[in-house]
Amino acid sequence: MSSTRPEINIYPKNYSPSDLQSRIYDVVIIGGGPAGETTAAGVIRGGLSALLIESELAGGECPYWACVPSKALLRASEAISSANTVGGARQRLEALTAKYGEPPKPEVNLEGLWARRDMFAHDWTDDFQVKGMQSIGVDITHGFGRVCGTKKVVIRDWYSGGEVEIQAKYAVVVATGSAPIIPSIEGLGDSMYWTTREAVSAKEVPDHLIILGAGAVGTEMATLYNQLGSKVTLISNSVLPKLVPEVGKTIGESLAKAGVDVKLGLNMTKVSREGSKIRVSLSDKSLIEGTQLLIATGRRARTIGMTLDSIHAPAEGAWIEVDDSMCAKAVLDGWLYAVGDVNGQALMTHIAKYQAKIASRAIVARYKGTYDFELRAKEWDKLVAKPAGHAIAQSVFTDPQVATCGLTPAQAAIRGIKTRTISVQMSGPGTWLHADGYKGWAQWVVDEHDRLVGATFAGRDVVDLVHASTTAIVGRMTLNQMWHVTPPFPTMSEVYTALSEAAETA
Ligand SMILES: Cc1cc2nc3c(=O)[nH]c(=O)nc-3n(C[C@H](O)[C@H](O)[C@H](O)COP(=O)(O)OP(=O)(O)OC[C@H]3O[C@@H](n4cnc5c(N)ncnc54)[C@H](O)[C@@H]3O)c2cc1C
Ligand SMILES: NC(=O)c1ccc[n+]([C@@H]2O[C@H](COP(=O)([O-])OP(=O)(O)OC[C@H]3O[C@@H](n4cnc5c(N)ncnc54)[C@H](O)[C@@H]3O)[C@@H](O)[C@H]2O)c1
Repeated sequence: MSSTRPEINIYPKNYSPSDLQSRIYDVVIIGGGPAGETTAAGVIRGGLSALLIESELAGGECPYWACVPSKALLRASEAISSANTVGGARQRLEALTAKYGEPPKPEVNLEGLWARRDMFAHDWTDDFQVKGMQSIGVDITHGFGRVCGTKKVVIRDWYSGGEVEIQAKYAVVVATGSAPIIPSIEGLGDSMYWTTREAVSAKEVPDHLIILGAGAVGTEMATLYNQLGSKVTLISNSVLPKLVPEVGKTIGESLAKAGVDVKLGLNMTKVSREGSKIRVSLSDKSLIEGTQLLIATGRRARTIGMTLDSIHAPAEGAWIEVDDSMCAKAVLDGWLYAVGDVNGQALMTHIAKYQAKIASRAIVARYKGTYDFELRAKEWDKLVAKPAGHAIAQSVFTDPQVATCGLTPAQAAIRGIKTRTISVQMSGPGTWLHADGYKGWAQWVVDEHDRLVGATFAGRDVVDLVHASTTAIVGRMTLNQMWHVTPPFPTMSEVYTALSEAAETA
């Protein structure tokens, strides 16, 4: 894979399937990312044995190729930008500029930045993850897992090609995550384009990075590489289309203001590479020449080659539909579960882990014969995904940051929920003390019973603000109840008071 880091080996040779001491486990989990590891830990805690099969690096996408390296990279520029917004700190930076001249571009030190990121990515080795799993009693093996019949899994060793068949007594859990969707564009396949993996593991800053897709990946990577000094062209149908439209507009405008060339409503029709140059043709007949192209157009289920058709599960690459205990709907007798990205509900690490905790408890309860779904669903039980679909939080690390939870008005309308919105500009001592000239925006979505169903915050350092709204949405709190929730002074959380007061007149 990585064209930028050939030294990274994503297929560790140790813990081969043929070394496994047993061929029968209570639960077999395919995929050792956040979802798989958390499921394994959960079933072990419930007294069952577990085998975790990982085809690449144990830990999954998050620690090596996604959340962790991307946020490690974004943080340094953010820290410098924060210092520039605080009187006292800013003058110190200005004094350094007066003494030494203009800071170099980019302002961050690249060697220091790469080193910090590499440290967080554990230099793309997975010993600590493997040892962590083994220390709690999970058996773990490196190899490609596929389902070959009811409660049966085959593991292929990447190196020897040998296969080992494993029998699960109670459940098989598919936790294989997602992979990038690569659109069908003439010439793309021969262009040595980047996916997110190359973008977050790079040790080079392209002169001109062209990005296709402005979802969470495209906007975060445009923010990062713009800050690192690349010329960035961002091409997309829309900006952050899954969030409220105000956010897409804000982030599109702020990226453009920061110097990103944002081109919306266009298709890419052709790509060609010549040496270090990459040329893309757009649907308006324009031609852009850059030095690297990042494809960030969404993801699909990572199930190719897993022979799920043998058990009548969805086609390869399609999301595996699950019930509220994460059990695959299409498979009879409730032995196949799908947790994390692979079920397509919400592609985020915290949701993958939440679903895994539910799945593992449900597996253990079904084994013990104590699972009564109807009864459980009525209670605040840890075996049913209560907030699935309606209280999912996400933080996007653009500049400004975005934090959201729950439903947008459009998503609520699809569910037949009538809503109104309450919006405020973020201001007041908490924000002004945080950053000079602070600008931020917040919105609540409430239903016709005045219950909070959605929330969005956009501004510097808002990513942690959303959690109080998530709590309120899960707890089905009303505006009257929220009015009594008093944030401490002087903090950014005072935006909650502003929203409560605005709700009285909205
Ligand atoms: C650039 C980027 C940034 C992101 N940033 C964030 C963020 O800030 N916050 C956030 O919450 N989410 C973020 N995400 C999403 C997050 O990475 C995923 O939601 C999360 O990793 C999903 O966990 P998972 O366990 O379901 O899948 P994965 O992490 O993808 O793990 C699945 C594992 O299964 C293995 N596997 C696949 N097929 C097989 C097989 N047949 N046999 C054996 N093993 C197999 C894979 O090698 C992988 O290790 C980001 C994603 C990207 C791409
Ligand atoms: N901070 C975070 O939580 C974070 C960060 C990065 C990624 N993620 C997760 O990773 C997942 C994948 O992110 P993503 O940004 O790749 O996908 P996405 O589905 O969120 O966004 C894809 C973008 O590409 C555009 N697009 C799709 N096909 C196109 C085409 N042919 N031409 C032009 N534009 C096109 C869409 O309009 C959209 O803007 C997300 O669901 C997200 O949950 C989360």
